[in-house]
Amino acid sequence: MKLAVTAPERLHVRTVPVADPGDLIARLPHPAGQAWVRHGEGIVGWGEAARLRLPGGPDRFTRADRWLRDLFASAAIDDPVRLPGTGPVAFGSFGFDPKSPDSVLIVPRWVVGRRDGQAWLTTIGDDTDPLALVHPPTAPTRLTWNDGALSAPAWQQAVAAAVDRITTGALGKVVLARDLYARADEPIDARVLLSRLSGRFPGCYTFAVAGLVGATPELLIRRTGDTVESLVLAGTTARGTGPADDDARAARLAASAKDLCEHAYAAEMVRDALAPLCTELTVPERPELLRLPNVMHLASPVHGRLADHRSVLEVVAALHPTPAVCGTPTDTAMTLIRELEGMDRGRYAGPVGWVDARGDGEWGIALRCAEIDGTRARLFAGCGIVADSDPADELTEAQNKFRAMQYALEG
Ligand SMILES: C=C(O[C@@H]1C=C(C(=O)O)C=C[C@H]1O)C(=O)O
Repeated sequence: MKLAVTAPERLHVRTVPVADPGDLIARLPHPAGQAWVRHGEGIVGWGEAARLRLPGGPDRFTRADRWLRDLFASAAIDDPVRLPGTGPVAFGSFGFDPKSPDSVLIVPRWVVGRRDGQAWLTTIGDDTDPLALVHPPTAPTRLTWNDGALSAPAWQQAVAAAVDRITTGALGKVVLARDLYARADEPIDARVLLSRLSGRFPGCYTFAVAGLVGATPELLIRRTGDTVESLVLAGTTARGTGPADDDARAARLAASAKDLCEHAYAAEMVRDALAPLCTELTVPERPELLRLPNVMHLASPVHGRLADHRSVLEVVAALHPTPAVCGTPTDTAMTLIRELEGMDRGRYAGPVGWVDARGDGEWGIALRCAEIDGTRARLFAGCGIVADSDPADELTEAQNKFRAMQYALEG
């Protein structure tokens, strides 16, 4: 299948240092921007110098990587700042399932970024002052909610069916998700959602790419030169009602055989996928605990050193889909997801992030997110299912995960 491309012959790119731009999300002049922000640092972009829409396929990451390399190799780049994220960057978001046709890369015309206190502005092909706010955001009002593909009881039945399948020995773990729809009376402005998410979940990666908006805690891969990092998450419980309850829950999660098993599938796969690419690799023996406002997770921070020059997208290609969002074995889990979820996940649970002309970049797994389309938002949440999963508990966990985007929409 053909790639759908919008790009000029040659990009003229200029990065300049700028005074501190303040809140990056507040720099977006209109709702159709791209963003990747954590703890106030990151990049936001708007306008489109180039766009690539990929038809799907298992090679979608390497095709995107090749297209981008050619585009950036032919660009005239003036970048005295030379940090990860300076010069031309592409924001991207890939379909979870290779059969899904939704993958997209966007090279914005304007990018404002901040890293370690240094701020910059990148402009492609135009010098008009982009830093004036032209269209102030308004919050969504009068939201109405509807089930997506499966009602809560139907989704619990799907979880029970997955447990049965696991018990027969067909697979060890599968991640099942469901979707929910919200409708507002006016078009939803992603900037409001981004501000709320980055305010409430500062340690998560707050993102917007071509209408997919969320705040994910899960770092699939960050590549900075020859260094790679990942944060594997799997195994979840709700936050407690007070400090004592919270600590008791944390202790139960850290000791839960079911959650440790769910986690081990994901951490081991990431280790196995990165090991052949790295000269050094550290994966902790036991996961840590990551506390977010709505849930806590078992978390394994992974560090490695790449053996050869590989762009971050090539490393993404080696990792996706991890058992944190698919299952083990991968193919059996993917087939079961298609059979039981009754929906196309689109870009939910796919890689989302950015890459620059050096091949540096950060890619998260698109979780705690919604696809925004005019007045409609389609929210997603999923849970890892293993042999001793309980459908009612998994439904509660999915509802806790939905809360991030419900808060983003409702305030
Ligand atoms: C699938 C989601 O989250 C994933 C599943 C987790 C789990 O099952 O414990 C934890 C973190 C994520 O890797 C989601 O948020 O939709």
